[in-house]
Amino acid sequence: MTVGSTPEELPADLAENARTSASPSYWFHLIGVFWRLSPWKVTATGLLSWVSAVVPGLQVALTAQAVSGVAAELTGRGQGREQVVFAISALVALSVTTHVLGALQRYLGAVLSLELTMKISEMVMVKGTRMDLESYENADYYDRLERAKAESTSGNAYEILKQIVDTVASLVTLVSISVALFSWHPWAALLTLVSPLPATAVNAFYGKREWQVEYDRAQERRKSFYYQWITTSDHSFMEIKLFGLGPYFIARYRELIDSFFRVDRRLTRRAELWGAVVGLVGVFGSMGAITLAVFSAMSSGTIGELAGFLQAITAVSTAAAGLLGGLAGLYQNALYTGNLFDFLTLPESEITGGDRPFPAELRHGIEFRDVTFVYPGTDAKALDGFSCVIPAGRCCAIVGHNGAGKSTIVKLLARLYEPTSGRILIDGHPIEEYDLDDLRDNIGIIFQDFLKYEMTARENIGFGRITALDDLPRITGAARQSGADGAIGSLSGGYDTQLGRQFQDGEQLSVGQWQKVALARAFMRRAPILVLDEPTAAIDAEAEAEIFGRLRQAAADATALLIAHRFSTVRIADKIIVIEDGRLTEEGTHAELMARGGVYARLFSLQAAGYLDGEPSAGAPAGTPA
Ligand SMILES: Nc1ncnc2c1ncn2[C@@H]1O[C@H](COP(=O)(O)OP(=O)(O)OP(=O)(O)O)[C@@H](O)[C@H]1O
Repeated sequence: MTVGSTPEELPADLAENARTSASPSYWFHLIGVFWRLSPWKVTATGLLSWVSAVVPGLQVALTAQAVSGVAAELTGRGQGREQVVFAISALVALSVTTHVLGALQRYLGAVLSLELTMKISEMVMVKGTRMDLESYENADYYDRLERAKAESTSGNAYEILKQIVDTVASLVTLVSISVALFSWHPWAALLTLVSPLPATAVNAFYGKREWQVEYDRAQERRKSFYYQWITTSDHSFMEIKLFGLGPYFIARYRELIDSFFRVDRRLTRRAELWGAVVGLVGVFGSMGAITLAVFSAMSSGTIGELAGFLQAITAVSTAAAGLLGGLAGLYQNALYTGNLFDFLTLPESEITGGDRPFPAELRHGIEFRDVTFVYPGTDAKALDGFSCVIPAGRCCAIVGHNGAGKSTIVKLLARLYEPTSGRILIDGHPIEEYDLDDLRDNIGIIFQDFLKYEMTARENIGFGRITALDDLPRITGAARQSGADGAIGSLSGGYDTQLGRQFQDGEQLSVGQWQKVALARAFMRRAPILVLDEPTAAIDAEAEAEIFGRLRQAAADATALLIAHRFSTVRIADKIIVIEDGRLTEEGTHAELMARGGVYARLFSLQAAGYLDGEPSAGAPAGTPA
């Protein structure tokens, strides 16, 4: 670190970043990323820059030589003409070379910057896919992700490479010019070299303050993005419009942005004020150096050296400012990219599997044995000693009130979380013994909040088995099973129609039609375990009956788990499990549970009465109409 606080004086997470960026391993890691990107471009950028860096020193010496030649010629003290011709020719050659090298350097820089931005954005995406679900339910993770995403496109990482190269180049320039300057006038040279120091220190100080402000506001920044998103997305448009919420969200957004603006303006004002005041030291320093050089030339008559000196002053202040500014910039950018590497080095999903291959067909089924689960960061048990058996090849339905724990069962089965205690067995073997990719490959799940991919209908279904994305007969077959084929058939481009409204030529489906497409995706998977979490909530009752008729055929061999609130769906299941407060309270067939007259019978009768517009009758007997 060049300026500012030590890591120990900073807040904990900020200190962590400062510590990270101060460690040699961070720099090796960073340079490793550049190097892997393109070794020859990185080498060429460095070499071009460092070769160009000696040019100002040569220019100063040649200018002095040319002016000395002119003076000699004018005073008739020697053969100045040859000296002038040589110096001018060399200066012309140098200028042309610098021009060409500069163009090459800019081209390489631009390409490297683009490549680095692409590479880092991809690294952030890859990392995002390797995290576990718990991370995505944690605000701290989103803050880190937000900072990393901002960094991935900010160009700060490339700036670091450029600053490393430029800092070394400025050093080369300074050394090459200083050789001449110190031999001509040491005090003027020293004054020239140190005068840019104070302004650079002020710059670095405020650079760090800016970074700290942005770092601390990650959560607020996300809120502002959220307000922007909610007022401009198709997903929320109708509700925002009809409830008249637009002005409310815009006011919240403005409030946040105004508070950012006030802080940023204050910081900019202070930075500019102090920069201007302290920058005067630099101005007086350079003027002092010029004065010294002029008086020295008057007394010694070395007019060529004076000319060289005057030219050198600008070159030296540029190089010194470049060197110190480069170091300060490196520090600041390292803090910023610290956010990026902080995210990229987060611990990834700890859920791992064994090496047991998944059976092509289940023989016994799935068993939850005394499973308890507490979501990270909470105390309440989402599942509390839950036990049940889902027999192989059967369709099992889970019913229960909101928040009873139904979706949690699915998340544990997909190993998105690990049970806090208890075991899940598949065909008698603990689930964690199975190869994780193999397990997920053999489960077809459609969640309650399924995805609507703004892509073609073919892709929306084909994503159920990505390796069969080109298998149109399989895709159309899955669409027929889910009943999505009718809606897709009436789209202008059939299966190749872009769905949704976000991109050009997109055609919108109804919520129920989207749900049928999502169901087709599940059928496309042809997995031995099929899990449908609220699969038909938006589908009309007639279509639902049809789909479930086909589900029994389509997934005849599959072990199916069905979560539903609509009891007309549930009654087709071979086995129904009732869950309350994370515990199994009843299980059996529809007829058995109705006969028992418990929770299921009461809920079923409530719904049936709703359909018939009659009075609910608790504990209604089996066969109550649905
Ligand atoms: N990510 C989470 N973090 C903390 N608690 C959670 C999380 N997800 C669910 N819960 C809690 O766990 C309990 C069970 O939730 P779950 O989603 O399994 O219920 P559900 O039966 O599927 O409900 P619904 O019928 O409304 O979908 C609830 O009390 C819920 O508040």
